[in-house]
Amino acid sequence: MGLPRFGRPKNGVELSPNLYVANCGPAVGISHDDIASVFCKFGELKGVYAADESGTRVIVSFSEEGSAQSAFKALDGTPCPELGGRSLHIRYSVIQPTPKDEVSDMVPVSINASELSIPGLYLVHNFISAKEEEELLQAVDSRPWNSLAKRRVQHYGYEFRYDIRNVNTRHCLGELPSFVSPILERISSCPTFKSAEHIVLDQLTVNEYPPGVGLSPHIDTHSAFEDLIFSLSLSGPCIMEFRKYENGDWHTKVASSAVSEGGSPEDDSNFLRKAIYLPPRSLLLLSGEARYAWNHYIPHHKIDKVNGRVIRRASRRVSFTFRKVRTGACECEFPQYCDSQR
Ligand SMILES: O=C(O)CCC(=O)C(=O)O
Ligand SMILES: [Fe+2]
Repeated sequence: MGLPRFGRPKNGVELSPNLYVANCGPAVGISHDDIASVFCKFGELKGVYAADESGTRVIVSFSEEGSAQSAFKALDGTPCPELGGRSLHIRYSVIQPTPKDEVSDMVPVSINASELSIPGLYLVHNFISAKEEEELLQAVDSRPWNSLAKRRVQHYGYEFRYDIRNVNTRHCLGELPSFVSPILERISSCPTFKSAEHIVLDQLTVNEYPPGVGLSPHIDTHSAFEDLIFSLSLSGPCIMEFRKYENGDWHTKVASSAVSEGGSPEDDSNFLRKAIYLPPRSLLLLSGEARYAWNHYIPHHKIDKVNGRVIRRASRRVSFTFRKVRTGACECEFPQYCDSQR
């Protein structure tokens, strides 16, 4: 079960045992325990929860309305010495029913790909050095970025068209730039990626994500790219979630979840969810089942929770996604997810 959702009280009813408290939280170095120790002076607490993904707004839930009222009167708008002198902005809050499509944040996040047991998923930590990371960032920052609605991209080899989720194979932009040659050589000689020994990766998409921006759930179009998809993370961390819809009709579900960022295993017993932490300088490989049958998704969060630790997204995450453009139809073993075989 995910956390309860809170909202403003309706019909002008102001009182509630729950307070929405802004200007404190893990993103500004104040833990939920710190906040609880301040509010518990006013009565029995049921808990302190993140109000949203900002890391700076919480819900303080009391057992009794009167306790919330006392805390509200004492703390609203005044600097709080126990919380770094911050002024808290407080209002009443009520629990709302959980919508069907709400994302639950309870999916555990693994550090290693082997813990996920998704066939074909690999993650190599520290695939490049900090110096190489810096050089790659400088190289892309000296080239023009294309601005999408929420993030910036660069395409090399072939342009990826987001409107048709495919590439125009007749329009080659040229070879991949020389600044990625050492990475490509290391990929083909890396023992973890045995299947990549002879592959010639010819398409590169560079994505730059500001904090709080992610990527909707998707499977890279089968007919656009061959089996192996590599993603190198630079500059900042994120988590990547994987979703597998067991029975057919994947397209409808992907489309609806892309809009709502929703769906949860509680709502759909055939919907599996797993997540992995992608630190900077790590290289992810999606191949086989991981590439063809699982949606990958970067939640639109400013902070991620990894094994109980709160990890803040950096000022940006830049990823280099290397793929090989497919020229014929896809003949994978996952026809229910395959645009070539539907
Ligand atoms: O940013 C990433 O690591 C993944 C990018 C991705 O999935 C894509 O461009 O299709
Ligand atoms: Fe992708």
